[in-house]
Amino acid sequence: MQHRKIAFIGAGNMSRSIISGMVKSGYPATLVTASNPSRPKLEALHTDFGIQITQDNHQAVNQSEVVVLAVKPQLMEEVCQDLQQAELSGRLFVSIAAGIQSARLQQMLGGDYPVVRTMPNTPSALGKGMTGLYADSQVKEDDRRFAAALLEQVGEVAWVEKESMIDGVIAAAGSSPAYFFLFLEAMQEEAMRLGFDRQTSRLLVQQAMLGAAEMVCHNPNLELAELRAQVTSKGGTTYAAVNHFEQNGLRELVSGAMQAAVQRAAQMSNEF
Ligand SMILES: NC(=O)C1=CN([C@@H]2O[C@H](COP(=O)(O)OP(=O)(O)OC[C@H]3O[C@@H](n4cnc5c(N)ncnc54)[C@H](OP(=O)(O)O)[C@@H]3O)[C@@H](O)[C@H]2O)C=CC1
Ligand SMILES: O=C(O)[C@@H]1CCC=N1
Repeated sequence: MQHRKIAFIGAGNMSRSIISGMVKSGYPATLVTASNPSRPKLEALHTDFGIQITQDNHQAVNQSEVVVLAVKPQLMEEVCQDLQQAELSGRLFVSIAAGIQSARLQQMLGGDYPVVRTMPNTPSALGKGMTGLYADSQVKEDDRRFAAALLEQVGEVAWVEKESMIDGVIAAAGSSPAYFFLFLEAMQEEAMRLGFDRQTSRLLVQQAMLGAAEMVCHNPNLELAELRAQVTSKGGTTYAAVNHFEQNGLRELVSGAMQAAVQRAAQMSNEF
């Protein structure tokens, strides 16, 4: 991919995930700067990945061609308004924030700058990320290509045509690693109640999850229900467990959780 000088404003969990994935995929660390108010996360990024670090957002932006806005949504307005004192023209802005629309980001930045909205997730750190992207028609083709190629360094990408669909990406992929972690936590706890120690319980459930995920990825032409059917012997143990999930509203629970994420994203776009 094309390499451009890139600044991350905010060096928290998600920036670390993306930077880690980028550098592991061969993006030159010398072209990457992270800016953050406190030192420890910056120093860890410098030590672990060799990137440039600064506590001065203006400096980071002035020396970059691409600016990744990676602070919490509630801080975005303050941070962007302050960035107006830096040189913003000619920069491509890539936002990873949940619940802040492109037009609102432009308003916060005080200009009609090109903005690509993205919604990544933390597995990006392992090159297994899933990122949704949206750009309006004013974003040039080469900027779109750059943004997609950047996130492709850390996993799969999917463009959405309507900005509101980014909220759907949040529900299905941005937030969803946490759903799987929660499910595994519950399974680990039950395995412990069945008599396994914590470590063995974790091994049992994590390896089952990894195997299941690999089976899904290696069989793109098999419906998920078919993969499930392959495990489910008639009148057997899996049937008993799956039936319990179905009878107790698992699908409604999942639907409700994903709708809650979408609704919260929409609510955030009014708040911030
Ligand atoms: N975590 C996730 O799974 C995902 C998060 N996102 C989005 O990514 C964004 C960041 O989230 P996440 O990484 O989890 O949050 P974190 O809190 O881990 O990171 C935010 C970082 O911003 C820093 N910061 C605070 N004020 C400033 C400032 N004025 N200038 C520069 N940096 C500042 C914080 O520094 P300090 O701690 O020193 O105050 C912190 O390191 C959010 O908008 C979120 O919606 C999107 C997809 C997934
Ligand atoms: O919880 C959040 O708001 C962010 C966005 C997606 C994942 N984490």
